[in-house]
Amino acid sequence: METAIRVRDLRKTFRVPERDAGLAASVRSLVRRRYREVHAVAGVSVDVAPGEVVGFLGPNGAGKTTTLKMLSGLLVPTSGEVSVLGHEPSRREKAYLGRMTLVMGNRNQLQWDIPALDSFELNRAVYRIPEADFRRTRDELVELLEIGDLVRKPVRTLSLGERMKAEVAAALLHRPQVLFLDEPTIGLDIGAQKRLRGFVAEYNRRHGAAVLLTSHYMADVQALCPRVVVIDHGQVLFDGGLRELTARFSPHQTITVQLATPGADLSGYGTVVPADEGRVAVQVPKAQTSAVAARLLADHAVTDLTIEDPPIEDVIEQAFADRSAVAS
Ligand SMILES: Nc1ncnc2c1ncn2[C@@H]1O[C@H](COP(=O)(O)OP(=O)(O)OP(=O)(O)O)[C@@H](O)[C@H]1O
Repeated sequence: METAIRVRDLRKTFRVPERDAGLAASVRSLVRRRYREVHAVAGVSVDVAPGEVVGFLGPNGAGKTTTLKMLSGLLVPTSGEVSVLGHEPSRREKAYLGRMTLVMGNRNQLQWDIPALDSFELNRAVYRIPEADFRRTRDELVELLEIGDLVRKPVRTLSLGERMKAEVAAALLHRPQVLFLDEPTIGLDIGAQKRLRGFVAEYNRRHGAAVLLTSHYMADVQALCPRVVVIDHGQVLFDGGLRELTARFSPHQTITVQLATPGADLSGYGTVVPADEGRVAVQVPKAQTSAVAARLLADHAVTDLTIEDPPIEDVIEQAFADRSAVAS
């Protein structure tokens, strides 16, 4: 099979009742309802290969969750084609549900009052996982996620980060080949985010699973996703490598220098931007980076010089700004 996920011109339109403010309007709306259409997903096409990890990015309301819900079979598309591991998700065939998983950082599937281990047993029954496979996978996940002690305590007594790890273990017991991860690290502290990221990378490596991940934390995306799909207003704005994203939407680089004698005015080299104590940074058009760096080295006693692309957050913000400029 060449693709794990194949999506063509996927659309989801919600019909939402419209209501004006005020009591009279409320009463009127009971008699005659007016509706408005929300085009949450408006023509998304994307392919994901087996074993590929793809970041699915976009601002709030861009249509990411709606897309993931359609790919996992929770929502029926308004139109378009979706095939995941050769299945049509909206049919919700058992064979399909047994090969994929959807993890939503802000939802929990574990029972609150019992230990996660007992919920794992429940999943074993639901997914009809053979006992030996179940034990092997459970023990592997418990070890990788370092949750040996935690899974014996009632879930309600766990911290958010601990619970999220148990949630992820529960979601992977049936060894899915496709993972839809919707903000899996939301609300976690930096250390917990990092461990969960490491775990996703390891699961992907060991089992060759395809992963489609949404996150507002760029550290997740940079660590896990060689490729990103950026959407806005339900449409794909960009599909490619993180480096290409930077190349496409950010025409600038930042040169930061440390000078032997601080205090020089570098505004003649580019736009001076804030830098760490004792350093000066100038932003310059990418095509001029080498020439400006060479001039700086020739003109000043430079003790340290670095050249950096802007942070990925800024690049994405720029992508949306460009889009608004084009649209208006
Ligand atoms: N069940 C629904 N009924 C009506 N509108 C909906 C429904 N679900 C989502 N929408 C709307 O569809 C659009 C896309 O929402 P979606 O949750 O997919 O965005 P998102 O990219 O996941 O955003 P976020 O980053 O905030 O989670 C939004 O305008 C949202 O209000």
